[in-house]
Parts: sequence; C-alpha cells; structure tokens
Amino acid sequence: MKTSIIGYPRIGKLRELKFASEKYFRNEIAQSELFDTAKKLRTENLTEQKNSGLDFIPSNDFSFYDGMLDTAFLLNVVPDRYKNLGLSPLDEYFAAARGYQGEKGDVKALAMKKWFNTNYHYMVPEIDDNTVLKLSDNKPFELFTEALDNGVKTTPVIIGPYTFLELARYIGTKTKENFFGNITDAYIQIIGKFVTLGAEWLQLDEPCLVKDMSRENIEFFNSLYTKILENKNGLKIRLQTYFGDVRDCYKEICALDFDGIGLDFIEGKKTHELIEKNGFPCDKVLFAGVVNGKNIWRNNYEKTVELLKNLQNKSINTVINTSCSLLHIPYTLKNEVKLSDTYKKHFSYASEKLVELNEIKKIIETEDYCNLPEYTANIKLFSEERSGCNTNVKEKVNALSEKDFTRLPVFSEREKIQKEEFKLPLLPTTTIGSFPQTSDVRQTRASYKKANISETDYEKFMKSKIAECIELQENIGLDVLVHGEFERNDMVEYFGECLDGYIFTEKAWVQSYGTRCVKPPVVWGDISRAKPMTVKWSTYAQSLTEKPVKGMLTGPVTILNWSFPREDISLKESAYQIALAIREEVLDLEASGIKIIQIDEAALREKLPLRKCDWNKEYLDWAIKAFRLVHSGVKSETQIHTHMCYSEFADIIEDIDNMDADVITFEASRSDLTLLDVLKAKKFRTEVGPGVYDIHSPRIPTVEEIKSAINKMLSKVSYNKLWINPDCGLKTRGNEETVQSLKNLVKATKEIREENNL
Ligand SMILES: Nc1nc2c(c(=O)[nH]1)N[C@@H](CNc1ccc(C(=O)N[C@@H](CCC(=O)N[C@@H](CCC(=O)N[C@@H](CCC(=O)O)C(=O)O)C(=O)O)C(=O)O)cc1)CN2
Ligand code: MET
Ligand SMILES: [Zn+2]
Repeated sequence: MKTSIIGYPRIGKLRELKFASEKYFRNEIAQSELFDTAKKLRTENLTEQKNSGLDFIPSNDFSFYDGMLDTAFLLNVVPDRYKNLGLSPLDEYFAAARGYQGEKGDVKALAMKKWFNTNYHYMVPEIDDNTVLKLSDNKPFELFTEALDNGVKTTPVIIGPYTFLELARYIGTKTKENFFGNITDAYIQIIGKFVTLGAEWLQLDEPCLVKDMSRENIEFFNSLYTKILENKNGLKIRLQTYFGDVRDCYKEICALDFDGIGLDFIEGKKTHELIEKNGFPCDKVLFAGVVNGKNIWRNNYEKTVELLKNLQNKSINTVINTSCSLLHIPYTLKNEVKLSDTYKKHFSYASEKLVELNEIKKIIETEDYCNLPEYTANIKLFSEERSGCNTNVKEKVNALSEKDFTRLPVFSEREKIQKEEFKLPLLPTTTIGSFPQTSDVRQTRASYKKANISETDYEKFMKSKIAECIELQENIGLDVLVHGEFERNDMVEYFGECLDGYIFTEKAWVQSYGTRCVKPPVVWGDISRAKPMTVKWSTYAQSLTEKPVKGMLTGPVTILNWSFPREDISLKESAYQIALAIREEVLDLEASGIKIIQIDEAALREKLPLRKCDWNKEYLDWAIKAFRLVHSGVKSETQIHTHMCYSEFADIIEDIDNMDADVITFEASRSDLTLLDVLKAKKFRTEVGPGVYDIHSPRIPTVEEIKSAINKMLSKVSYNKLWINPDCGLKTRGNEETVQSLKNLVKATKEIREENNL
C-alpha cells in the first residue's frame, strides 16, 4: 500500500511566511525577499515529505494567503475594483485579501468565511455578470515544475470546479450554471497543461460533497465532471473529499471516470457503511483517509490496520491517506521542548503524521506485524491509563438538571430592569473587547513568560495599558467600555493556560487566516478552575471609570472548538466541564461589582455539523445548553452579552435567541448586513449589535459609511434593541487606525441620534 497526504502546513515551522509577509506589507522587504522565503519553505516541506517515504506528495498546497483566493486568481475571478488599482500581480492579490487604502485607491477586501467546520478561513470568490471565467495564472504549473526540478513528481492540488462554484458569491444575476462552459474549459486546459508537464496525477478537492446535496447539486456535479473527465488525456484524476462522508453522491462518483477517490474515514461517519453496502469500483484507487488530519493525537494502529485489512480483503486498491489536509495541525513536535514526554508521546503533529503513515504502511506490508516494534509500542501507548481524571468534576456534570440551564426572570423582564439599571443612551456604543496588541504588549508578555521581568512589573505594565485604554475610550466617548484584553495572548489559549486539565504548547501554530495563526490548547483531562482568571483585570478597569466596563470571558463552546479536543470522552461532556468552570468566573465577576459580562461564543456556529440532520442531536442540544449553564446563575440586573464572528446563523437564529443572552454583537459588515432581514422576520428578541465596520482590514471606515450601515440597521431592527460596535475585537489592528475608526463610529452614532431625535 502506498501513502498520501492531502496538503501540508505552509506558514513555516516558526511562522517564517507570516513574518516575511507582514514585513512586506509594511514595506520593509522587497517582493523578491518574500518570494525567496516562500520558495525555501516549499523546498523544506518537499524534502521532509520525500525523506519520510511518502509516496504521493502534493504541490500547489502552498499559498501566500489562501487556496480559495489562489483558485479565484487562477480562474480570473477577480473583481474589477482590484484590477483597476493597477498594482503588481502580488499586490493586487493582497488587495483582494486584505483591502487596499493608498495612493491608488480605496477598496474593501473580499468576504472571508469559515472553511467548513475548521478554524481556517477562506476568501470568498466574488462573481458578477462581467466575470469572464478563464485560466489566467501559472502558479500550479510553476510549483509542479519547481518540485520536479527538485526531483519529485508531485500531485498538484486544486480546488475542484464544483466546490469553487458552490462557495463563490454571485452578486449579479448570473448563477453557477451560467459558468458551466467556462469552468469546464478552464479545468480541461489545466489538465492539458499538466499532461504536457509530465504529471501523472491531479488532485481535485471537492469538500462540498460532504454537505447535504440536492438532486440538482448532484446533477450539476455529474455534468461538470462528465465533461471534464472526457478530456483527461491520460492524466489520472483523484477526486478528494474530506470533513465528512459523501452519502448523497457515492454511487454517482463511483460511476464517473475518476482514477482515484479520496474518502474521509475519520469524520465520515458513513464512509465505511457506503463501501460495505455498495462496494468500491475495482478500476479506481481508494485514498483512504484513516489518519486524522485535524487532531493531534497519535493514530491507533490496531484500529487503523483492522480497517485497512478489511479494505484489502475486498480487493480494493487502497492508498493510506490523511483524513484532510494537515494545514489544520501544527508542524512538528521537535519544537516542543518544554512539554514533558508523558504528554508528548500521545501527540502527533504534521511531521509525525508522515512517520505514522510510513509505519502503518510497514505494518500492513508485514505478514507477522504483531511483533513489529512500531506496532507493539503503539498498542502499549493506547493501553496506558491517562492522568488528569477529576471525579469531582465528573460528578458535578452528572448532577446537572434543567434548572441549571435556565436563567430567571425571563428575558423581557430583565430587559426592563436593565434599561433602568444602566440608563444608557439609545444606540449604545461599545467595542468587542480587545484593543490593539501592539509589539510592546507582546514583548512584555514574552519577557514575563521567559521570567525576564517580575510578576509585579508585569502587572504594573498591564495596569498601565488598561488605564490608557480606559482613558482612550472615555475620550472617544464610547458608552460601554472594555479593559482591552492586553493580558491575553489569545481568547482561548489564555483560558487554556488558566484552567486545570488543559495543557498548552510552545510552537504549535496553526494558520487561521492569512498571516494570522493560533496555538490551540489541548484538552488533556477533566477541566476545572483553580482560581479566578480575569477578576483582577476587570475590577481594576472598573475602578478607573464611572461608565460600565464589560467583564470579558470566552464561552465553553468556543473554548472547546478552538482547542484540540479529547477523543476519549464526548464533546458534550467536555463542554459542560468547561461551562462549569466559566460559570464560577462569571459569578466571581458579578460578586466583584462587574455589571456587564460578555461571554464570547465566536465559534459557536463553526462546529455546526455539515449535515442538517445532525444539527440538533449532535450539537445544538448541548452547545446552547452549555452557554446557558454559564450565565443562568446571575442576578436579573447583570447584563450578559455574547459575541459571534462571521455569523452565518440565519438558519439557527432561534437557537441563538435561545442562548438567552441579553445582548449579542456579531459580524455583519463583510456580508452586507444580509442577516438583518432574518432578525426582523424571526422577531429576534435579544438586543443586537451587528458590526458597523470590518476590523479584519486596516481600512478606516468613514463617518458616512458607518451612518449608512446604521440607517440600514434601523430599517430592520428597533432603535430600542440596537447597539453600535465594530464587528470583532481590535487586537489585530494598529493604534492609529483604531482610534480614528472608533472616533468615526461615535461621531456617526451621535449624528444619527440627533437626526432621528433619539
Ligand atoms: N483561537 C482563536 N481563533 C480565532 C480567533 C481568535 O481570536 N482566536 N479569531 C478569529 C480570526 N482568527 C484569528 C487568529 C489569530 C489572530 C492573531 O492575532 N494571532 C496572532 C498570534 C496571537 C498570539 O498568540 N500571540 C502570542 C505570541 C506572540 C508572539 O509571536 N510572540 C513572539 C515573541 C513576542 C514578540 O516579540 O512579538 C514569539 O513567540 O516568537 C502573544 O501575543 O503572546 C498572530 O498570528 O500574530 C487573530 C485572529 C477566528 N478564530
Ligand atoms: N473579545 C474578543 C476580542 O475582542 C472576541 C474576538 S472574537 C474572535 O478579541
Ligand atoms: Zn469576533
């Protein structure tokens, strides 16, 4: 059996691509230097994969920002507003990714969305009626040739036409069907070029096949590929799916002329059953995704080997594959020098997954594999009892009952009490929590971590930042203030570091979007709170002002979704454990005089199962309850806020209302406020702050722009329920643009209040 992966991380083991790109954005290095860094990283990846014994090595999994954006440029799906700037190709690409504000113009970035159920974000291709879809870039061919020059015939990876057209946004009158001819021509041309270059395989990623598919979807998919595969000219085509199973179209894809099909055996609950029931065509290669590409635990060889033997017994031509691209896990354990081996031996990052693939291959190919040291060591690892069990926590979770999930009095009563309590102006202004994490903040945190500065000095520094931040917000004239979150490296990692049962890593960076990365903490054992985590900072901030300061916490579902979860207990159980810990913090904040507490559930929507039939039972039933558990114990006058990013929650709007928060802020600006109609139609009762400008771009919104957003909101949401805020935290922004943007926000709000006599 051969081995394969679907894609590899590309940001660099020490985030070299991030640092080089950010230097390039600041005009500190030339394009050529950025290109050199990128090439060096690609070569390192290639060498590592080659040396590991991997048989199918991907190319074109590299990207300067995002693979979907690359595909849009490949297919000439680039809105005129970027082309008209007259920038170099690289700068035009970055303008689409990040927006551009400079001497050549002022344009917003493309929309950004969550990539399926991951914490990775892709750029949404935008198609209008003038879009001429055609092959117009060389990157996949250049990267194939580059690898070939380094002695490796790679499998180029490109997002497939179905997924591309499904995820694109159509802003004119045309729909995906209108692009059938052009997109099939483009892919046929791509195939032609790879044939000329001597490629053997082409991998087309079609993760959209794991979502619910209608008859029309299936037919559209079928006709796209019937046409493309008629023209494959001897090139072998692998249809690669991931993040679930392909139950809606399994028979159709088996009937098409693919040479290989990649299926996910980890998240694809029905993958095995599909094969059992329908068989697998003997003229195709099955790329069996048996090594988890999303989590960092070691593979259980006993189970994997059993599965692979089963496929072998069916005479299926199988390649051992990962379940998805390794983009979603860190590079290598080699850089985890502080973490004890007790933990590390259970971990496997991207580079260790390559070793695992090779070991599994060896085991499968060995008659008497039960005595292989690789196999016996793995069996031993999985038979060991793990530390981290806390029976007290387990008992608390078991004892939970309906009343623990219910806040009283009901929303409408609380709303009245709170209006009286806070006496805020109509359209209250606030921010989402974090203020710019400038380099002095990061450096001080780094020095404290390395014990180069004392705890006293660290606290002094943080308090001075908080004081500065409070003064700034008062000067700007915001109504509800925040402390700024300067003490947090990240809204999830910080809580991971504070909570018992969690472990955290040193260099385990995973790309989240563009140059931005996260270090997800690892749920190791049962979770509990050893001591207050945020009370000191929040009460200090509140002591400096008469205005209310929001206590700032991350909710249980988000903490869990942005961690590497355990695989030995259910997500529900972990979420309830975390919820109990955060609940203690909420009650401590309240007892210390904090009157408004924001509990961010930025990632609540993210892990909504990809198939609708799984939404309630598998997720919402416990996710919403976990949130309610956190705040059900507070007084009626305590105001609970929550925040969500990239809120594509039209279809779960009732569940969001059911979280029973008093106020919710969310992202709306990048998706043109489309959610407002849904809020109106569904009579959303929670007060709302749909972000009035996009914080993911350095662009400063004008007063007029913000006013027009507010007016649009006022046409759909009652002025009694509307809050005015940016659409997410400000940590990634610089000071200057932040101050200017917030000043514009307050000015716009005041003008609107006046114009409407509010
Ligand atoms: N977990 C998570 N997921 C999320 C979000 C989020 O906030 N958190 N937001 C949404 C968008 N995603 C985002 C992801 C990352 C960042 C982000 O700003 N990341 C930072 C890193 C944040 C961090 O952990 N920083 C640490 C470590 C900083 C660091 O690099 N330190 C240097 C040394 C310090 C220096 O001299 O700068 C080092 O370790 O080498 C800290 O501040 O303490 C980055 O990539 O630049 C923002 C948004 C969705 N998903
Ligand atoms: N309170 C957090 C912040 O302002 C919420 C961010 S959601 C990614 O950064
Ligand atoms: Zn957010």
